[in-house]
Amino acid sequence: QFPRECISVQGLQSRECCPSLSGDPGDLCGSSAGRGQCVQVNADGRPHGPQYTQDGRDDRERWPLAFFNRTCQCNGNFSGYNCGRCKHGYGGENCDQLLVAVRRNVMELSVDEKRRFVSALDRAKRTVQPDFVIASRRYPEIFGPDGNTPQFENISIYNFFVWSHYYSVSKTFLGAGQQSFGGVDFSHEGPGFLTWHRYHLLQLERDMQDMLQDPSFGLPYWNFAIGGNNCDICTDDLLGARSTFVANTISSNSVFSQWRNLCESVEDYDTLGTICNNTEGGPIQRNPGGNVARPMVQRLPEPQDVSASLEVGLFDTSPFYSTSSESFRNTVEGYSTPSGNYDPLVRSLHNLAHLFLNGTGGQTHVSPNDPIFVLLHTFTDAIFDEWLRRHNPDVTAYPLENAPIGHNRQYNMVPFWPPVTNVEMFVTSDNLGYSYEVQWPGRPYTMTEIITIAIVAALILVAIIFAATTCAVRARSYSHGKNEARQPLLAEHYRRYSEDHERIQEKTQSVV
Ligand SMILES: O=C1C=c2cc(C(=O)O)[nH]c2=CC1=O
Repeated sequence: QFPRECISVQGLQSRECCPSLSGDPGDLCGSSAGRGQCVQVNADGRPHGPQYTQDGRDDRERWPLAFFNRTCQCNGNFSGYNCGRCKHGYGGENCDQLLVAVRRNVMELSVDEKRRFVSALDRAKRTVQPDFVIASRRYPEIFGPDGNTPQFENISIYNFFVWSHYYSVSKTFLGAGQQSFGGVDFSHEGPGFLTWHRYHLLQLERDMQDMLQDPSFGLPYWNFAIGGNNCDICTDDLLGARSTFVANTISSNSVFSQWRNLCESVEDYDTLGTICNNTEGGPIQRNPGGNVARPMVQRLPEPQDVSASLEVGLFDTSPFYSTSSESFRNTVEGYSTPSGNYDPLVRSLHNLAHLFLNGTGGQTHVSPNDPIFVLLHTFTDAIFDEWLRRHNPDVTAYPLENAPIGHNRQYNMVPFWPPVTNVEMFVTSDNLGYSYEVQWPGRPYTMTEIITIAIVAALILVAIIFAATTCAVRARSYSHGKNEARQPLLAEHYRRYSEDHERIQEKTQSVV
């Protein structure tokens, strides 16, 4: 969440996080090369929705002001915490080369591509995130027990991805002995759901590109809208088959059986006011389609659910929450029917895919520990991208105020650094340096359309039969009347011609 360079006692006290790019203390944000400058953080103060009632008690409000109020602002295509890198979609020394990472269906990767993807994920689980560290205490305790030991930890690239999600969904601690406040979620149940997860994936993809030294590396997706109760990617060449020995775990033939979860001690965090740190716990739990207590989540979404969701015309609707109706965001998030009707009993699309996993991947505070999370969210993001392309919305489609805390258009997304707003992710993927290779299912016909098509087809058939009958009748009457009805006409014609001819002959003779 914060650059390693910024979390010294002095750095924290200064509230400025503008590292030098060259090492020269005066070269903040690569200013000597014209890459950027150190500026005041902009944290939008427009009102949030009524769900959050604890203003002033959470480090994540008006992110990142509880920690820092100055940051690098980069020029042109430069980007990063010290303006040392390029914006998503650009590369090269001067960040002037266009780059596109293609995200493909994981089931369509070759054997070798699948092996390389699994190995890259496993490497990310074991490789220390080179630039960022995580806070292991809330701000009031950030200087440590002696006031001189900042409470930050190193973390691996993949665990950084897990921790960021946990931090965005955790409850607000209100004090020892008091129940933590749960009416808060900086990344779900609001318009920011799609923009937040988009940036979350971009950050992982970028970290993995750097780790692999392959700027073209693209995260694949899982088309979870296949119906039925079979997890097609739960095989040992991909995300791991079921263990035949230990219930609800992953086969030992898969490297993911070795992975250990982060952020499991949620009761501790909520009662003691601690924060998830870099300590890992138990293995990934997964039992796809096996939730006997909730038959509704034993099946995956259907292909037509995706098509139906893409028809919902409004990005989000008041109250911009998990109760919104006719909202594309709430539909793809999965709190509405696929055609957009809010129903508290329904779980569809993204939510249904999570709950189908029935284990680690189905519990919000730990779900990214199961690497299926990555592929589930790239597909959700692909649906978002297709919706943006089809509906081409103006930024005003995204609410400016009164969305749940963290979700307003101009709010910085928690806990990303450097600060990035929701609206920056409200653009099609080509603006962010990636694209999807997806074949979208056709839209199913509505009953009205089926009836209209049937009526039109019937009318065409009647017209054809009528035309054919008329032709047949005419043809018959023509051949029947050939020797009778038409005879006098011909005879008459012949007679007139003969009379004319005789008259001409008489005239000719008299002239002679
Ligand atoms: O990790 C998640 C787990 C979820 C469970 C639901 C639900 O609808 O009950 N939603 C979820 C979102 C997640 O991100």
